[in-house]
Amino acid sequence: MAAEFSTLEAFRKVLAEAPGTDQDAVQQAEERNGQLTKPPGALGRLEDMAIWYAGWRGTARPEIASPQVIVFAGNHGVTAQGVSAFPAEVTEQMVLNFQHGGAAINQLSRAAGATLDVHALSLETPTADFTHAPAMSEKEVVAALATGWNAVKADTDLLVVGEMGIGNTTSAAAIAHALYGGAADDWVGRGTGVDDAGLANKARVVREGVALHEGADALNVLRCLGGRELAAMAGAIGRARYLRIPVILDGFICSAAAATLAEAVPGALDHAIAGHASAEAAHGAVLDRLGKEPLLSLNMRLGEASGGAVAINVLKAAVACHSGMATFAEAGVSDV
Ligand SMILES: Cc1cc2ncn([C@H]3O[C@H](COP(=O)(O)O)[C@@H](O)[C@H]3O)c2cc1C
Ligand SMILES: O=C(O)c1cccnc1
Repeated sequence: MAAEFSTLEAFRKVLAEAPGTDQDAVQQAEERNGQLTKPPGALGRLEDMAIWYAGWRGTARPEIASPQVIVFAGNHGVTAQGVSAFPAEVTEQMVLNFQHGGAAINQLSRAAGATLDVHALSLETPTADFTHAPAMSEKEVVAALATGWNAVKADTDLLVVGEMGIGNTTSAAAIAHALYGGAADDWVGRGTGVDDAGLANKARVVREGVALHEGADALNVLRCLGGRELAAMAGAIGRARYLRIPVILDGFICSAAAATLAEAVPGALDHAIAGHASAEAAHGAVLDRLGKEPLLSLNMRLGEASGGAVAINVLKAAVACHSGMATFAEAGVSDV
């Protein structure tokens, strides 16, 4: 189905009307979990994850056969403010690297048994510098949302989205600051590795951008302070919700993009879990606001969907136990 929205408000409505989890499947999965050959609760969070996954897939005994990783790339006008340790052309160079199989996400997707798709969004036309103007027009942000929406394959049974976009930790920090308040310094981090002066400059840029676009609602925060790859991630996460495909969130940038959905429509991220805690300073605070506890904490700070892709392996392990283990009755093991 091609994207069925041509305005931000129409996108919000589609999101608000998307289906929820299947309560019957949740209940049946809970019953099955209680019968498996292990002491109650002995698989810890793996048990909760498997039940959550079963609910979204609508079956008490699911499997994960077709995970999809999608990386979206975009360029940011705000790089003119010197917010990244790397030059903007690295975005396009890394897209080529993804296409040639040479990036971390190529290896991590393969290791997790996931397909990898890469979508470059108008790299030749960076978004506007958000300290001067909205990063995107409504038409541009809707087009990026639609790219994400249309990138999710209908037969995908687990989605991880990620990004490539030099300057986008500044965008993500600005989004978090606009959504959650506090001070600009609370939300900026070193990204690709800016020094102390660079960090102070990032905070200034975030402060100015957030002040300029004050009063925007959540999806307009995405439009004014985000980037095409952030909007595409949001669109893909929305489509996954629509198709009841569970999502594993990646790091700071992915989580900031996702946060705009949760602020626009409460519960919009119920089909998503946090794959990992990024080393980017403010990621934990965003996850706290989203009410999500990261699965892994590996000191990763790459983006590209990398942390989410590593977490696929954990969710696969959870679902394999849940669906593959014998019950006490089947195995003839004494119950209590
Ligand atoms: C070679 C290279 C590969 C990357 N892969 C992801 N990122 C990550 O770094 C960027 C964000 O950091 P900042 O806001 O400081 O520019 C994004 O592209 C993100 O995906 C990369 C960055 C570089 C340099
Ligand atoms: O957490 C992330 O997604 C991240 C952190 C630093 C740089 N790029 C991405």
